[in-house]
Amino acid sequence: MRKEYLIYKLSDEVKNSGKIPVEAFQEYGVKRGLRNEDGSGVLVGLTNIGNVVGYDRDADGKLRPCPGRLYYRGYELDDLVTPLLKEKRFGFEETAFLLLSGGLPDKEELAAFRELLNDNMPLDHRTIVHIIDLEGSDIMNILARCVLEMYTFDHNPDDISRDNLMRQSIELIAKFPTIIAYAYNIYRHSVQGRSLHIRHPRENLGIAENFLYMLKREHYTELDARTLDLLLVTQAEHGGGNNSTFTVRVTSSTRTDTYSSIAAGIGSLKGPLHGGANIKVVNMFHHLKEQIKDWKNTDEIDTYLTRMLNRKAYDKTGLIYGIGHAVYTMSDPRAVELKRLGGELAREKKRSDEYEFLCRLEEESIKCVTAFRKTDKPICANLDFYSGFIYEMIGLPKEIFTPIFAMARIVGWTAHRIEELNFDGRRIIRPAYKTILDQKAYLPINER
Ligand SMILES: CC(=O)SCCNC(=O)CCNC(=O)[C@H](O)C(C)(C)COP(=O)(O)OP(=O)(O)OC[C@H]1O[C@@H](n2cnc3c(N)ncnc32)[C@H](O)[C@@H]1OP(=O)(O)O
Ligand SMILES: O=C([O-])CC(=O)C(=O)O
Repeated sequence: MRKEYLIYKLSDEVKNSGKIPVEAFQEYGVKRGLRNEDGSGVLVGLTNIGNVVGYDRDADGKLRPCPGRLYYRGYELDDLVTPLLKEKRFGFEETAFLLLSGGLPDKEELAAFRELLNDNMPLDHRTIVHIIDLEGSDIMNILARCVLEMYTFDHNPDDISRDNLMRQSIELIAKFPTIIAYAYNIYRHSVQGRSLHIRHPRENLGIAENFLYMLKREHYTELDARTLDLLLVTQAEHGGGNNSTFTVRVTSSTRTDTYSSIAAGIGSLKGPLHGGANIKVVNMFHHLKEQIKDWKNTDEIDTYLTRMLNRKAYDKTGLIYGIGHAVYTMSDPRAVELKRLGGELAREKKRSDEYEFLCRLEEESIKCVTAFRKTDKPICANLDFYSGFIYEMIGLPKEIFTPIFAMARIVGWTAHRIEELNFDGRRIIRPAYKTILDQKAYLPINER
């Protein structure tokens, strides 16, 4: 039997063996996608780290949509971001301190923490050599491979004591930007044939600015650096239930090592329904800029978006990327923040026409998806709707959009891993699957 045919045959058989009727979920009371009937998530854990609020409940327990709110360690995101904007201060390091420890740092602690992160930004010489050797054009994949390799260079990789987890967390937070910048510079050289620059992190720069420096030398403005810093702050944490953090918590509950668990989280975040949506949105935006002749004509926009929902246009998945969220209903507070930041940056970069088109697409997409789904449940833009456009304005290439998300979310992942391994009554996460197949009698090979 030819190998290609065998693969086809095995795959074809899955058409039957893999069938699970959607009605069976209701029949057996199974929460599809770990969701309740009303779309809310099944409660599977407790946390002191992040809180994502997209709805409340009325006296009868019925889900009531509300404007989205996000809390880091009890502080509302907006309360953390507003002072950073007012005081023109970088905030990612402070956010990492807060998420890891549970409290805001004082000046002295913050200065020491910044220094600690900066000390940890350079990569081990062997890691640099290995990144140069790693082939491939997907930076998320390269990031995951580098993280797995950090296991080999760690003198104490499997120790899950709290002190060791904290040390590993700080090293990961500090090294992610360096790995991503090096990996992109090497990709640019080997895949795009451009000259190779390896710029090591500088001692006097924070994470956002150092990242821009490693990628672009001095070719960035102060507003670029502060905007990137705010993007990192906004994407650092999103509760225990988002797919990548849950993946980290699930794997951590087996007491596996930090690097295995974080590599799994990277794999999850890469998916186009999760962090990978930021690239999808930008590709979709470029496509719509070309396909829609009059960017102000809402009829033309709606016609095209409806064709996309009917799987007749763009990538034919029926999705409008950057729209919808598992928790948020009326708004995603991060998208609100990024929309405002995007507007300011678009004015500086003279891209207000495109920005206004993107805002119009947000409005029309919400209208079209709502009409298409025939439901009155509100739907909103998520943070990925605006993040890619902002990265583009900063002059960052799309290959690193999702890696930048990982560069921020490593903070939430490590905080959740420490929590998962340190609460009283921790237990391996192990839900159940019901088999809906009848038992079969075994057939000897010559009777089949
Ligand atoms: C950082 C992040 O991870 S944010 C999310 C990034 N992902 C995206 O932007 C991808 C586009 N969005 C989506 O695919 C979804 O909205 C998700 C994955 C984010 C959330 O999914 P769910 O929680 O299942 O959405 P929800 O319950 O509100 O919607 C259910 C229905 O609306 C549809 N729907 C939701 N969002 C969209 C969308 N953007 N375009 C088209 N249809 C949509 C779903 O396909 C589903 O239809 P079905 O019942 O016929 O299968
Ligand atoms: O919460 C989710 O499901 C996805 C999300 O927005 C995030 O992880 O930032």
